[in-house]
Amino acid sequence: MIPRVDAVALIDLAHPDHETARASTRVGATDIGFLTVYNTPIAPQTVADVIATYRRFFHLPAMQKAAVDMAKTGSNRGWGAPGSEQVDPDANPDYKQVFDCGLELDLADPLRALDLPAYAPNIWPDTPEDFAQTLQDYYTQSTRFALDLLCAIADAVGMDGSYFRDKFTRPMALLRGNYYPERPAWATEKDFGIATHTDYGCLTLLATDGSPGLEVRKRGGGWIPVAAPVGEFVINFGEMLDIWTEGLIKATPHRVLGPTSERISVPLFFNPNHDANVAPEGSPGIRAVDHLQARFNETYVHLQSKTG
Ligand SMILES: O=C(O)CCC(=O)C(=O)O
Ligand SMILES: [Fe+2]
Repeated sequence: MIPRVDAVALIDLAHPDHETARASTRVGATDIGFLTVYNTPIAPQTVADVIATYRRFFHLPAMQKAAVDMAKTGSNRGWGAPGSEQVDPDANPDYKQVFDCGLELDLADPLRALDLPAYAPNIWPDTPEDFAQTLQDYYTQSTRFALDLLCAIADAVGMDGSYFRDKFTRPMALLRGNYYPERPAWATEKDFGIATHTDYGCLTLLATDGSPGLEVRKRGGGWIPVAAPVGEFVINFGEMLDIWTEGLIKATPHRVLGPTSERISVPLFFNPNHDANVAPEGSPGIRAVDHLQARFNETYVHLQSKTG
């Protein structure tokens, strides 16, 4: 039996095959649903630059950010203003701001013809000047790392990790910057930076600016605070992987109440190809794009109003 834990394991990726690393990975994936990793292929300076780039964007006046407001689109690309997402129907919409970008399909890619919102073209602000380039470079690095991690974690829990490789050739992966201002004075018990939720996809690779705020629900009740300095990553798992692995790998609820000073976090939601079947073997199929779009339609306020 796997022991219940109260802290999130920290795993040294310089030595991923050590038995302690594998055992901690198993507990992180199959019990708590969260782990943290360091000594990764992504340099801490790269993460610091990405966070600084998002910070410059979020500090722009609202008028300038409104030029790339995702509420003007039918998808989730661009800036999400405060109140643009409601991840928990029992809470108020989150007061965080976000910026979302996704995979750039090649011009010749036949997937373009399907016109799926999950592969919508990115929209980029004029400033900061290096915004698109910095985020696209990070998107490339982080999706590569996320796939290797997912396969290694699947191996560590006794599955065949290589099974996942061809399910992520055109990932609906979404890179997000979360911007939490200081918790507003008007915030009530129904107001959160991000309210309690589970992520929708497979693996989330989360970088933060090092400040605390993230809390992970303990299976027996209560919350575990999780923080990671710049260069360490928090890893957690989403609903699709929970379904796909028949509950072996856990999608655990988490939240950010709201920090005492500004906080930035950068999740990569590593979602599979649109047509990946995330249903467990032998059950009716669930296309990844259908699960993802249903969750977007429930939680993005501008899509809620379109889909009723
Ligand atoms: O900001 C964080 O630490 C967590 C953010 C989060 O849970 C999310 O964006 O889904
Ligand atoms: Fe999350």
